[in-house]
Amino acid sequence: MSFRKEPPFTHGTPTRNAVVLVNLGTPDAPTTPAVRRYLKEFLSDPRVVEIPRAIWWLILHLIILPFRSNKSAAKYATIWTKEGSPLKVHTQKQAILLRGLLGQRGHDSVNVVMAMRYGSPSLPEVLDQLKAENCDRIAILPAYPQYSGTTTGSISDAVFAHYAGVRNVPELRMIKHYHDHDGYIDALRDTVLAHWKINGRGDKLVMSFHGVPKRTLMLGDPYHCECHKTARLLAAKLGLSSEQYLVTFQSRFGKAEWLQPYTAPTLVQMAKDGLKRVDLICPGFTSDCLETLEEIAMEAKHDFEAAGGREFHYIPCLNESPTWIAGLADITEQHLLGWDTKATPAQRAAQPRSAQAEASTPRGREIDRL
Ligand SMILES: C=CC1=C(C)c2cc3[nH]c(cc4nc(cc5[nH]c(cc1n2)c(C)c5CCC(=O)O)C(CCC(=O)O)=C4C)c(C)c3C=C
Ligand SMILES: [Fe+2]
Ligand SMILES: [Fe+2]
Repeated sequence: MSFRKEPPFTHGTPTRNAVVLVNLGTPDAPTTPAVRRYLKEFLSDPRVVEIPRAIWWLILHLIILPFRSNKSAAKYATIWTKEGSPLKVHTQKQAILLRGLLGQRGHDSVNVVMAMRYGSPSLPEVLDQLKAENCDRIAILPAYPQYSGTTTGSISDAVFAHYAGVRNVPELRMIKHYHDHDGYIDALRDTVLAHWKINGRGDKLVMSFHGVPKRTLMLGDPYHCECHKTARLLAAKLGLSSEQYLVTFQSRFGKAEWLQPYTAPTLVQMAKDGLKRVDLICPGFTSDCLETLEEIAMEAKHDFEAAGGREFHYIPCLNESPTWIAGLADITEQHLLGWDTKATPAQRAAQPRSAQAEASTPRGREIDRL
């Protein structure tokens, strides 16, 4: 067994802490070749599609990649911004703001960076960079509040596979989930209340989560239960009765049964049943992305209105909302317990200049303005 070369080591060099905010990943561009590369990496992960490898390889390479890449690229083109893919843009901003807020709270030796499970910046390149910067304590913070083997489990696989090739492994903390954390639920509540304050209230609040195959629930994946717990807690904070909200699952992929009820058919049925206005939030997505901006805010809205519904209100994701950045800081702080997160003067001097700027107060003012 051979391991990757360690960076040069000098006795007495101060070590640093880091938080890696990891999101799913997204194509580098809204083009067919870029989407194909992304889908190939994503859908080749055995955590994501649990079909015998040889059979799945044939389906993926002969059917999915040739036909889906083009269609998905066209969808990505409808949500792409000047800064790039919304998922990546929001995750990057969250990491910068989280770092600033942790710095304000006295954790100024904590670097916060983002990584993507698929695509770039990849987990291996980010973890290598942290090693080069002498980070010896690393907390992995998935962008998914609810645990699923298909997402959070896959991040663990990638982190541990990376360190299997490293001699000096840092101290690691894996944040499993925060589906019931007050910092997360309060941020969701504030987002809904802010929307209602400006737009009034709908007849029903739909909470739409990304789906997974139903089989994974039967095999012990806690995702479905965690989604329902999030929904219950959010409804309680909003004072909603069980008739005033509904949990649905979106983004079904393939022919197998996924978690039900499915979002789009439920919305169509609601419209046919005479419901005039619906408000929809996607609590499982902490950043707006293809699945919220295109599948929900465009497609699902169209389906609801075409079936006779009058008003469809999509409530944006948490993104960079101040309560969410504060919630992320609360969640992170719990997992930093016991680590020395206050920089010594020597550590402060050793930090890269960009890091010093981000951890100082002007970031705080930036957060206050958001
Ligand atoms: C093939 C099975 C899939 C499983 C299982 C799955 C689980 C899952 N995904 C998210 C979050 C996101 N998924 C996104 C896009 C996306 N998801 C799948 C498939 C599965 N997801 C595909 C094929 C795609 C790509 C788009 C498409 O071609 O339809 C995204 C958005 C990415 C972006 O670039 O904006 C997110 C976010 C969760 C939380 C989850 C399980 C709980
Ligand atoms: Fe997905
Ligand atoms: Fe989708």
